[in-house]
Amino acid sequence: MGMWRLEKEIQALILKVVKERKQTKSHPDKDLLQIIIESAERSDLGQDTNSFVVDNCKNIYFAGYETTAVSAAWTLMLLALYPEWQHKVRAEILQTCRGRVPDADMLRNMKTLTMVINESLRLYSPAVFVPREALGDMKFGGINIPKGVSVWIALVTLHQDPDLWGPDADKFIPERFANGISSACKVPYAYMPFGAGPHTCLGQHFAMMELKIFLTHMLSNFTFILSPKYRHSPFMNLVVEPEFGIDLFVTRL
Ligand code: HEM
Repeated sequence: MGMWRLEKEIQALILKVVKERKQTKSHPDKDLLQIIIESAERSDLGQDTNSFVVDNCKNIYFAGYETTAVSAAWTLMLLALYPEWQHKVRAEILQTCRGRVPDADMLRNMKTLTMVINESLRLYSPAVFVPREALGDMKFGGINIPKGVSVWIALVTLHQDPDLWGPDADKFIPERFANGISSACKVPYAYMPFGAGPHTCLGQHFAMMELKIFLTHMLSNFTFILSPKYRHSPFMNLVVEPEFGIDLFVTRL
């Protein structure tokens, strides 16, 4: 299906849901769509309400789907490459869940799993840059930045700088996050897979939960190793994705 047609279909689908939602009575626990519709109706957009709603829905969809999917894929690749970590995380999951479906507390308490995801997001941040625009003339360190200039923070450079992370900056070492994010690096703000400041990722905590749930299910049901067919090629396609996919040999436990 062509991109244009797909876009039109997504647009039509969103408008259909919006129309249905407008007809249902507003509920005190508003969902995101309800909030977007209401704020669009209240504000003076200089743009028609429907386009505003559709743009925002597409934004959330594109920001939230591929980012989490590639993070899950890179983490599986790393766990396949480092079986000792696969084993440690599985042991923690089995010990914590004991055959139960994980709840929010269990997911929060899985420290090894969190360390592994943090390290995976450090090495393979789905976002390549965090862009900002100078709203006024400013000085940043010794650099003068005139108003209107775009500053792009390159996450790979920041996340793998040996001056900040040590000589093993390019290695998969989840222990560096053993005492949380602030102790992992000389400058805590140097770790920003979800960006930083007022525009930090809206779905950050949701994404961490999604990743934990997915990995908990994978690891408690399967073991996996890398297939010899796997070709390592991080590729920038809006997000950093494995260019040729990730081939794994998966065995049921
Ligand atoms: C592992 C998964 C994810 C990663 C690595 C990620 C990364 C990022 C980054 C780097 C930014 C830019 C932040 C900045 O400029 O400071 C961002 C913004 C955003 N993300 Fe995510 N994201 C993820 C998942 C999600 C999910 C699941 C959602 C929604 C359900 C989401 C919604 C958004 C939105 C709406 C913004 C724009 C926030 C704003 O401009 O105020 N993201 N994300």
